[in-house]
Amino acid sequence: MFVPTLMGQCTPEQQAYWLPRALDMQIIGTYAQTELGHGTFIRGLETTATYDPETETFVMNSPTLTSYKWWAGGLAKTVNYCIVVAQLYTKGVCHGTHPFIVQIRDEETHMPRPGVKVGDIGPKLGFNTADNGYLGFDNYRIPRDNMMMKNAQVLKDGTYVKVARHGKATYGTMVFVRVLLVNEAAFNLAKACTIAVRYSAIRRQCSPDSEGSELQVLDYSTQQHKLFICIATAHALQLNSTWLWKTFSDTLAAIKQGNVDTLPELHALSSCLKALSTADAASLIEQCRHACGGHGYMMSSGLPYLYAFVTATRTYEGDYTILLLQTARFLVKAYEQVEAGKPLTPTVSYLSQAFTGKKLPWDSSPDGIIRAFQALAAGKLSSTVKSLRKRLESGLSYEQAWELSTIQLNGAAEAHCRAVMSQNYKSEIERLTVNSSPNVKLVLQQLYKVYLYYWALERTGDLLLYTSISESDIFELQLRYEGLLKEIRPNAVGIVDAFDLRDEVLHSALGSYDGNVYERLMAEAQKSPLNAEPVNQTFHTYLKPMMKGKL
Ligand SMILES: CC/C=C\C/C=C\C/C=C\C/C=C\CCCCC(=O)SCCNC(=O)CCNC(=O)[C@H](O)C(C)(C)COP(=O)(O)OP(=O)(O)OC[C@H]1O[C@@H](n2cnc3c(N)ncnc32)[C@H](O)[C@@H]1OP(=O)(O)O
Ligand SMILES: Cc1cc2nc3c(=O)[nH]c(=O)nc-3n(C[C@H](O)[C@H](O)[C@H](O)COP(=O)(O)OP(=O)(O)OC[C@H]3O[C@@H](n4cnc5c(N)ncnc54)[C@H](O)[C@@H]3O)c2cc1C
Repeated sequence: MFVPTLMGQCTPEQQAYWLPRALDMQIIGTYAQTELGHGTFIRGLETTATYDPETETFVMNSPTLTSYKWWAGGLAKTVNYCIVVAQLYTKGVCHGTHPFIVQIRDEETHMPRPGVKVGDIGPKLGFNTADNGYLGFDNYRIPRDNMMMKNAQVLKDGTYVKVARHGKATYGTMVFVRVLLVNEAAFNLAKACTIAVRYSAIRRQCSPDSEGSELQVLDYSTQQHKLFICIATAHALQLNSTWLWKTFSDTLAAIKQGNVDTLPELHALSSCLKALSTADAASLIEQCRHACGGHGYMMSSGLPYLYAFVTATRTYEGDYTILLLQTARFLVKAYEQVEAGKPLTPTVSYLSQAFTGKKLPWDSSPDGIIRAFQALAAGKLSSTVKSLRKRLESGLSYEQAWELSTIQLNGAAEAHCRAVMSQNYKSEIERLTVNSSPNVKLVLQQLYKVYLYYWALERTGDLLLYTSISESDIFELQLRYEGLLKEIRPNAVGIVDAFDLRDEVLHSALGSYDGNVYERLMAEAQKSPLNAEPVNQTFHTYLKPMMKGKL
């Protein structure tokens, strides 16, 4: 977060000074935006940076307990510099939040600078090797030049000058990291399904007919149902991440030419794709853990660590609900454009055909299912706008009506994102396999079909509302889905091997390439400190006195 913010928020002169120092690790930095009292609501941040023209410095202050910075990674003990997002005051006027580069520790002794209060926030669900920290200021001065001045400036005399063409230009690093997190979700989910699929090929349990040998658990339909959607989702996320990265790069190039027109669509897309990919990855990693039974609960399986790491991504860089609501804002505007007969941007163009008032005829081909997902998103959006307007007609303010409609708004944004993801998944597979062998094509198509069928079956209630799908169509789709799982089964281990993740990366007794699950579990168990001595001292201190009635 530190280096991308230096790149995105500094003037060229500031970059020339700070970037080489950061890239050479002469200084180490972090990004401190969130406070004890505010994370989502950035405009509510309380840390202040007040310009003093006499000394040409900003005076940093933490006026309340809730204004203390909280969470920044590496802040507690590691970093000596910090990007601090603070309310900028100059000439007695508050100009809202802006980023500042703040030295918090001495470059030689590493002691906190006078006026800086910094420490560790304590143990967390995961991420415990990262020293997330707190930070407060007491009249701490930084030079005027330490304000990151690409998008806004304070001149020596204290005059405030806005430079950016877009009001939310200072939120740029967050958009960038949201884009990266989609890739991070794909990578970690690929790790979890490699572990769970390999283990399920080794693990044998139960014998359907009492005479036969025990089956590999991967042969059970329910296990395939748990795991193959994980593989398909890892592919879907990876391909969507590459697609989103291209959208981000194109938008950045346009912004450099002074055109900010595509930023709202990029914000809407990066918000919902970050939300859905991190939420799906976290819940499917947990599903992989369930698929490994009791051994999945062992730290040595690698799965608890993966889950703890990934579940945080659902929250940081914008909480799931909040980001879907940002996408919903964009969708409601798109709805109004359809009504006004105005052109739509590419990822919502499907809306122009969707408001026919009739149910979409059901078609169970992959393209038909994607159209159904679009109809579902459009239908949910339309119902949501109706609710919103009904509430407005009843005399509520727009904000009140919006708040009461947020459950539906989130549903519409989730459905839109699922439709975008499904469409991209299929079209990217088709584009990338043009020259592939028929067998590779077949397997990759089987996987995107698993994704489409799985989500269609998960959303039958919605499909019944917005398409002409019938009970027998659903029954037929269920059978097709179950058949597909059996077609994928023989290739399942090969498909996860194709993620090409080394044992050192998986870090799992269950998922290693050699399949020596039991030997590795036992070897890991031997590392327990409790196995270092035959009788633990707690026996003498507590158990024996209790057993002898002497406690
Ligand atoms: C570098 C790491 C890379 C990869 C990770 C890899 C591995 C993981 C390993 C380790 C972990 C690494 C890093 C952890 C990093 C975690 C860092 C953080 O969490 S930093 C803190 C992040 N905080 C947030 O994300 C806060 C979320 N809140 C918001 O974004 C905003 O407050 C809000 C909810 C969007 C609302 O903002 P605001 O109240 O200011 O907005 P308004 O309501 O006034 O206006 C809304 C208006 O603005 C538009 N808009 C909002 N945001 C943006 C944007 N970013 N870009 C463009 N436009 C934006 C919005 O659409 C509205 O427009 P309108 O409808 O009015 O036209
Ligand atoms: C591991 C980890 C690392 C982090 N690293 C950093 C970092 O390096 N730098 C940094 O600055 N921050 C960091 N953060 C903080 C992170 O960005 C915030 O936790 C996140 O933005 C959510 O804010 P919050 O915690 O204040 O939650 P809140 O905003 O308090 O949200 C709490 C709940 O209320 C809901 N809610 C809030 N507002 C609304 C609303 N308007 N409508 C409906 N529901 C709402 C949310 O959906 C959520 O369910 C990190 C967090 C974690 C967990």
